[in-house]
Amino acid sequence: MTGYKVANGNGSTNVTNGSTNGHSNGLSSAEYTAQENPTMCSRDCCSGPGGSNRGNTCTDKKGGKAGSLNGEKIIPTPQSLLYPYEVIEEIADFIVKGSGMRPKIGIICGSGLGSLADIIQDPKIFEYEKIPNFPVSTVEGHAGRLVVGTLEGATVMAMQGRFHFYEGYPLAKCSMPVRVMKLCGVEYLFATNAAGGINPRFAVGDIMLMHDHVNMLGFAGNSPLQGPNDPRFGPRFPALVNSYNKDLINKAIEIGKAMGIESNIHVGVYSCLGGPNYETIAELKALRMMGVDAVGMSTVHEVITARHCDMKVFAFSLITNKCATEYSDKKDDEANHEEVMAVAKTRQKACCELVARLIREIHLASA
Ligand SMILES: O=P(O)(O)O[C@H]1O[C@H](CO)[C@@H](O)[C@H]1O
Ligand SMILES: Nc1nc2[nH]cnc2c(=O)[nH]1
Repeated sequence: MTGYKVANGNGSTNVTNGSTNGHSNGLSSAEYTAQENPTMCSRDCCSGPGGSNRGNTCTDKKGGKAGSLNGEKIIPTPQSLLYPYEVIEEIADFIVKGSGMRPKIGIICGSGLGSLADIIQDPKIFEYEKIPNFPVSTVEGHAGRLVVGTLEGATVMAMQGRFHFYEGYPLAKCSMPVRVMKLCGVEYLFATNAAGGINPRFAVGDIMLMHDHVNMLGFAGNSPLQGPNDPRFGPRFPALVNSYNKDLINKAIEIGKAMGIESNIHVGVYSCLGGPNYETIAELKALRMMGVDAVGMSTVHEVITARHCDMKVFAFSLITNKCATEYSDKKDDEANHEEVMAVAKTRQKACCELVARLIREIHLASA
């Protein structure tokens, strides 16, 4: 038995493994190609935010000319095909060669949590725009750089800036860097996020260790794994029970105790909505009824991609705001990104310490 408890509104209960396999792709090839994607090109000129060419014919050398090539008709390509294994491999090679390192642990910094990458020693920094075929960060609090170095003796790579669905990136592109991590040699994914607390027992500044998720975008038929499967990454139908590594959750709880912040640490269920709008009261009530403790706009597709390629996952939410689940006229009830960033700043130190101590344990255990 794992020993940890799950926080819920009615008091703590022992953890059970809920099945949350939201991955589904029952499309015929005709339906599949009808999921029109306007371009053939994975570059930001076409498919990313500010892509000047979105919806038009791409003449980029790499992407080719969408619509026709040497007179042959081309069926629009799903985004997942635009990052085939070989392209991911090229990006990984660029990072491994450029840093002279094969990192073992990958970190994704949540909104306002970029300082998790600032504690990396002997950092080699890669600006996203200088990495071939990499998207760019467009959100405040996401600097847009990859930092490779060592932390507590372990080799790590950290994304100081993640990609969100609401920025205009398809899910496969949002979580593409997780596959880059895998091909760089990463075995453990540490995903962090800022989230709204729905569980009434959560306070602003608390940390919720994720032990499960509800994939709302998956409910709507969207998945980072949609499209043809490349078995070099993982299986067609990955199981997602036990996605969040129990040993790491238990170690993090122990570390929280040692840091004297055990009353600020919870274990719970995260859900990702598409954003960029925050939720309505009715939506928050519905999420609570579904057993969701914290809500955000990220992480789930990264975890799905990481589990697909068999990485061990540790993830936590920093609760940056309390979500109202009752109607009121109070302005305080309205979430805003400035508040999210401000709260994250006040809790950076604790988050950094938690991550550093856990990485130290992983490193010592494998030494
Ligand atoms: O999930 P991260 O990137 O931490 O950011 C969260 O905070 C932003 C909203 O304030 C959204 O991007 C939401 O997903
Ligand atoms: N969706 C969502 N994302 C967040 N990120 C930080 N706070 C929130 C929130 O309340 N809702």
